[in-house]
Amino acid sequence: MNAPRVGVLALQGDVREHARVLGDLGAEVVLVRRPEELASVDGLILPGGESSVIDKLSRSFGMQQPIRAAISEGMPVYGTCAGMILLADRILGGIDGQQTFGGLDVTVRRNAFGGQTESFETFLDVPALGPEPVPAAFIRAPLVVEVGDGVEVLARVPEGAVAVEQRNLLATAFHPEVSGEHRFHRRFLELVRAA
Ligand SMILES: NC(=O)CC[C@H](N)C(=O)O
Repeated sequence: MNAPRVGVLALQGDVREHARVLGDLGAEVVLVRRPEELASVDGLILPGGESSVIDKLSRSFGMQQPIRAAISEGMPVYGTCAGMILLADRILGGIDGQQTFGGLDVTVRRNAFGGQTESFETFLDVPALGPEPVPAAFIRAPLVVEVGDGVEVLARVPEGAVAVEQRNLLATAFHPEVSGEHRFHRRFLELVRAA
């Protein structure tokens, strides 16, 4: 089968880290900044970074509506950290009238673990990915505080959920792309191949 063609939204954030993991897994990577580029891919990654900035830039680049449309048409999308916030239907602690693309029936609290100094790395059990624990870097990370009926929780910490999936959407509060952890990206590529 041909390599899946996967976009990384490249307006701000840890775009290169995602591109590297996707390349390692044999995907063809497209850096997406414009609607034409989005139209050429089979799946999209929303990177970590600053969700309020990615939100503003996506609106000024005319990308908000095309991404919303792609999500509702079933394009597989994987969001890490800021990307998880951008996929959430509801956010707590957004700034400046912050908007999201939405699609994922969850409520997410921004910066739920405190500031930059409270970033940490841990290991998580993610049964859906197998028995090996997953290294997880939390960097000013969000937390899923409420999930709708159709949402599957893949990993949790005592405070709430940190990895979730709903149909074509996958989201993690942490950054597998900075930990050398490829299993979430592999799972995402399976969604892309199945779509
Ligand atoms: N590492 C990250 O992506 C941090 C997310 C950031 N705190 C935000 O609200 O967008």
